[in-house]
Amino acid sequence: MDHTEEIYRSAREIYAGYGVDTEEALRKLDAIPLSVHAWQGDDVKGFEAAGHALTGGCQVTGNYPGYARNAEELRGDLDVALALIPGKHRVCLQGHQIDRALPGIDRDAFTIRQFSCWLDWARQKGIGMDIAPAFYSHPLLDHGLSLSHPDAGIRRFWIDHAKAIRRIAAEFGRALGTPAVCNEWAPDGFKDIPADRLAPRERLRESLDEIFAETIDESLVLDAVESKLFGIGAESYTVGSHDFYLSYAAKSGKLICLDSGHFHPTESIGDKLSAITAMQGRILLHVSRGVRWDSDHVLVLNDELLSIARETVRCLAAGAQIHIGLDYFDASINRIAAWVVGARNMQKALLCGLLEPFERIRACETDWDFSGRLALGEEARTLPWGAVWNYYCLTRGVPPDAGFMNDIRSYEQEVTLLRG
Ligand SMILES: C[C@H](O)[C@H](O)[C@@H](O)C(=O)CO
Ligand SMILES: [Mn+2]
Repeated sequence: MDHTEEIYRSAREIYAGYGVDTEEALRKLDAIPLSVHAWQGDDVKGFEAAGHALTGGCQVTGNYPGYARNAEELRGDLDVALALIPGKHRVCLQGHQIDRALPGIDRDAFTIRQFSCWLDWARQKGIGMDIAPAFYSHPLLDHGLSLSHPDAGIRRFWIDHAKAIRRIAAEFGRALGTPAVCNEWAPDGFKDIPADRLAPRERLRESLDEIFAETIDESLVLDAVESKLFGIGAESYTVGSHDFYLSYAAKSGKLICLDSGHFHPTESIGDKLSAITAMQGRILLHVSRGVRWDSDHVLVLNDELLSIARETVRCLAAGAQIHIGLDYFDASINRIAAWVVGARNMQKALLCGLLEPFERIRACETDWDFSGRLALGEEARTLPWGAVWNYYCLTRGVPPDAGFMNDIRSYEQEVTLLRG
C-alpha cells in the first residue's frame, strides 16, 4: 500500500472517532469549484493594444519575469496551474483580457468576438467561465470616477462597457451550460473629504439600474456587485461602499461580492457570511489576503482564511449559494506558483471546515457547555487533515504539496523565462 494511503487510513479512523466521514468530506470538496482569477497571470495588464497603466486604486508590485503578454500565453499558463489544483474549477476574466485588439473597437463595443478563443478553450476543457467589466486602466476613468462621473458621456461609455460584458457573460453561460458570474466593481472614489457624498452614489445607482435593465436569465448570468472600503488614491470616500452595495444587492436581487481585502482589518468576513445568507441566501466571495491594506497577497492558510472557509462550508450545508472567486495578484513570485499555492490553500481551508467535528462542537453549545465547545474546537485544529489532503491530491491525480513546484519550475525554464 502506498505510504500516503496508509497514513490516510489511520486519519480516516481518527476522524471516524469524532463522527466525521472523510470520504464524504472529499466528495463535498470535489463539488466546490473555485473561480480562478486570470489576472494573476498578466499582472492585471489586460491585452488591449493601448497598454494603459493599471489605475483604479489597485497595485501590482514586483517584476518577476514571465508574465503573460497575450491571451494565448495566459491560457497556456492557466493550463499548467489548473493541472496542479485538484478538482474541476472555473476561470474568471477581467473585461480587458481580450484575445486580440481590433482597431477602433473600445471596451464599450466589445462582443464575444474579442473573447471567442477563451470560449473555445473553456469548451475544450469542459470548464465554466466568469467575467467582470474593467472600469479602470483607461483614460475615461476620469478624476477617479467611472459609473458615478458627473459627465453623462463618460457614464455612457462605462455603462455600455458593463452591458457589453454582461452580454459576453451570457454567451459564456449559454455555450458552456453553466451561468457566468458577472461582477461589477468600480473604483470610483475620492482621495480627500468630498463635499457631496450623496450625488455620486445616486449616479452610481442609476448607472447600475441601467446596466441591469436588460433582462438576462439567471441560467446564463449571475450578476454581482462588489464593495470596497478604500483604494490607493481613494482613501477618504468610495462611492460603492459596503452599505451602498449590500442594500443595492438586497433590493435588486443581485449577489453581493465580499472581497476579503476590502474591509477594515478587524472586520471578520467569516462572520458576514451567515448574516448575508440569512437575508439573501447567496454571496460571491473574492478571497484575497490583505497585509495591512488591500494588498492582494497570495492566500496563506491563516485564521482568516480558515474562518471564511468554515463559514462557507456551514452556509453551503444550510442551502446557501456561495460562489468562491480568488482575487490576489503578486508579481514578485512565479505567477503560476501564486495561483497554485493560493488555490490549494483555499481548498485546504475548505477541507478543514468539512472535517471539523461540527455536530459534536454544536452539541456542546446546545448544552450550554461553552468550555467543552472551546476545548473541542481547539482539539479539532490538530486532527490529521494533512493526511486527508495528501490522499485527496493523490486520488485526483495531482502532486502533493512537496511535488507541484517541480512542474512549475520545469515550465518556467521551458516557457515563461524565455518571454522577453
Ligand atoms: C482586478 C480588480 O482589482 C479586482 O477584480 C476587484 O475585484 C477588486 O478587488 C478591486 O480591489
Ligand atoms: Mn475583488
